[in-house]
Amino acid sequence: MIGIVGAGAFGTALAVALGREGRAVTLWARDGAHVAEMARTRANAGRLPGVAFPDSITVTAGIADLKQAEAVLLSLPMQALRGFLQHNPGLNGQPLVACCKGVDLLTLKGPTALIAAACPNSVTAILTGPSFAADIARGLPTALTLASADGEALQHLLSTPTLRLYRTTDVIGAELGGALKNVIAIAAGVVMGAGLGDSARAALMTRGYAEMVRLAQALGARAETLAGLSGFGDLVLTCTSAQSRNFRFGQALGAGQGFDPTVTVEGAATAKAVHNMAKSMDIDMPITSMIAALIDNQITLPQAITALLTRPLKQE
Ligand SMILES: NC(=O)C1=CN([C@@H]2O[C@H](COP(=O)(O)OP(=O)(O)OC[C@H]3O[C@@H](n4cnc5c(N)ncnc54)[C@H](OP(=O)(O)O)[C@@H]3O)[C@@H](O)[C@H]2O)C=CC1
Ligand SMILES: O=C(CO)COP(=O)(O)O
Repeated sequence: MIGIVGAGAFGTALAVALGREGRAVTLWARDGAHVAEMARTRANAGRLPGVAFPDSITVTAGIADLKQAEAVLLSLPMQALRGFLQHNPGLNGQPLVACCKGVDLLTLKGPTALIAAACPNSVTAILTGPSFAADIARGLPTALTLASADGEALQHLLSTPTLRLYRTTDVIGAELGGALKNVIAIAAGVVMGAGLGDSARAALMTRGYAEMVRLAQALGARAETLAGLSGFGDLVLTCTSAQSRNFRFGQALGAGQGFDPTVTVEGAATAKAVHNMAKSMDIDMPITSMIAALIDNQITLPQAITALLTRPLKQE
């Protein structure tokens, strides 16, 4: 059985994709009423509308029901992961796969480092890469990265004919690609929301990618990982699709409009975390720092645009 923690859009989509292949899946959510509704309707109308659960999915609000899982996928928003792990020490020892993208604001750790600190006896991995939950749930073709020191068994356990997992041992690179691209996706949304045009977005994505690689390499990642699915692949998807919540949040910011605060926008907290991290390491990340300042209302949109356009001319 495969355990999934978090019946949000991504956790539910993974449950459906694996369940459709006949694999037994136990999907955990914190809210008993939500679990009862999913059990009754065999769907998750709030997070993944229009998708029926295959018979092999069981839903539960009891975390102990995941005890026998071959692996537990942690599909929670990044800023909720540390607290969840602290409150659920019983997961220690089980293979744990992070399915979230970001950097923890308090500790500046990525998901697998948080898991390793809380569950030192667990094998850890991260599943990341370009994939919208709705696409996965509809059975559309997707390719993701499974990063772990030794992820071959997990790769086979979690792949399906349409959900193809590529394996790497570069956990830092895979994690940072997924975390940093969300910040650049917000910036791309700002560019489009402010009406600056497609050419400006392409420039922003390219310079954003340069700063992703700069930080990731300084932290020990391999450049080719950033060029793969978890970095470049997810950057392209998220910066160019209105399905992306990070992109839509940026669009609203750029257009001076409000945005529903209950929607998960991982890049917002991660921008602040990465700005702090880069500052302490003396690494230049102008786009990330600008987004962090913009979200915190430390600068206005015209100031942010002027600051980026008036940086000293230099070699590419
Ligand atoms: N959606 C997508 O297309 C993709 C998302 N991801 C990543 O997956 C992660 C989760 O995102 P997604 O599923 O979309 O988010 P959603 O906003 O759809 O769902 C978040 C889920 O986490 C639960 N949750 C929030 N806080 C806690 C907590 N403290 N303890 C327990 N459960 C909690 C929520 O429960 P409740 O309903 O009770 O609030 C909800 O079920 C993110 O890091 C995202 O980047 C990755 C690839 C694709
Ligand atoms: O990570 C994602 C696609 O790979 C989902 O993006 P959003 O969180 O911006 O919706």
